[in-house]
Amino acid sequence: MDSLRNILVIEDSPLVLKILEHLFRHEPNLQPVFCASLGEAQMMLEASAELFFAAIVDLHLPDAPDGESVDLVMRYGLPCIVLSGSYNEKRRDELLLKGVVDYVLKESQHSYEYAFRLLHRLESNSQVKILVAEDSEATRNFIRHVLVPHRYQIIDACDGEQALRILQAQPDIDMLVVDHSMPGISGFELVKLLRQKMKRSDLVILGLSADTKGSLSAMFIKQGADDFLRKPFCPEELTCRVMFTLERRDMLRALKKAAQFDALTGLNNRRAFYEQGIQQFQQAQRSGHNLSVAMLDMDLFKQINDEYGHAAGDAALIGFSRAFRAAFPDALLGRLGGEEFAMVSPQGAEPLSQALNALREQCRQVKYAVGAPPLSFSAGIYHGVPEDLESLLHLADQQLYEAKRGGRGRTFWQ
Ligand SMILES: Nc1nc2c(ncn2[C@@H]2O[C@H](COP(=O)(O)OP(=O)(O)OP(=O)(O)O)[C@@H](O)[C@H]2O)c(=O)[nH]1
Repeated sequence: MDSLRNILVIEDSPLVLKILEHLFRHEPNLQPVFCASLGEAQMMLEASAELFFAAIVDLHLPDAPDGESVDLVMRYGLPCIVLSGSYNEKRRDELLLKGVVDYVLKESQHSYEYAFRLLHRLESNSQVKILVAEDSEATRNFIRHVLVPHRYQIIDACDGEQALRILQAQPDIDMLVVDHSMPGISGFELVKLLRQKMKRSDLVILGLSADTKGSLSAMFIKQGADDFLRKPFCPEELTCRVMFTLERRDMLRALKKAAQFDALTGLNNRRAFYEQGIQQFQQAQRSGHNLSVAMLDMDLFKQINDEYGHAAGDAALIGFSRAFRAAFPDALLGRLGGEEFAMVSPQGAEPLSQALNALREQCRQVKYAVGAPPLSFSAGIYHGVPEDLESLLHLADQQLYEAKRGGRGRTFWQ
């Protein structure tokens, strides 16, 4: 979560409040507003309901012994996470039917942490599109009823063909919940077709089936589904599976991002730069075009660190990278390491050299520490037949070396 979110907490137990306060301390973007009674919460909501993002609500309060606090929060349309000291199946079903987000038992650290995970997901869920491909209208409605309180955007398809059409028209759909037995294209076939072109990181798939055969779940997963639920399932089973598969996808995306991008500057890291650079070289070889490769190195960077501190050095690298990206939005850029950067571009050496000189002027305006000297860099360019990336980088590096020897703050090219 990036912006600050107010969470209404209606709870009277000092012990639970202590635990929640402790957990909120680790959540810089969640601001709790505590109310110890239904009356207090009522006044708070009357005055400023629109300021709240969600509510965590105790089921039993001295002035609301029978879940009246839940009804209050639901009347204001706030996503409601219920805390309860005891488990009661009938009560749980009633609450989920009312449309609360979830029912969390006050039993362990883990269950409180789960409530916080729910709060985090509520924020991101509003951006998550789920397509439900299921021929039974009752099941589609049930799934919608269970998932909407979690703020997911739900889209319906009543068979495989319609699901395919919707996925084609809306490539930003995040998840497909798909029944196995549908008229026309079955769930299995649909998953098989989709997995030929869509990776797990692009579309998460949750299979459903009423079949009692144990092997079905394995078959669904082998076709490329990420998880499986046997019908009939209870609401929490569905919300937990949906949440876990999305969390897994997000983790995978974060890992991929960390493996590709340099954490400080957000530019491609060395490995990603080489991988993409090699592809560009192969393309240029096939089409018979020359390519330019540039090597850039910040000038006297050690002095910046030594005189203004490492944080100032980091700020300088970030400021430089932003200007670099803005100056060459279409070129392949990378941070090769330390204060060394590289670029692959189809531009000729001379226009590239002029663009780098313009970037050098812009770098003089980058503010990175009070009283620090203007940022400067040296660069070397080599333009030629794309034999291989490594040797062109080496030739560009030789030009960079000459630029440094020539007094820094300049671009040499060949
Ligand atoms: N703050 C910060 N400094 C870094 C980072 N990576 C490398 N450096 C520093 O960059 C400096 C590079 O110094 P040198 O290789 O001596 O080069 P220079 O001072 O720029 O000198 P010339 O290249 O000859 O102009 C070293 O002090 C490194 O510690 C980083 O991520 N953050």
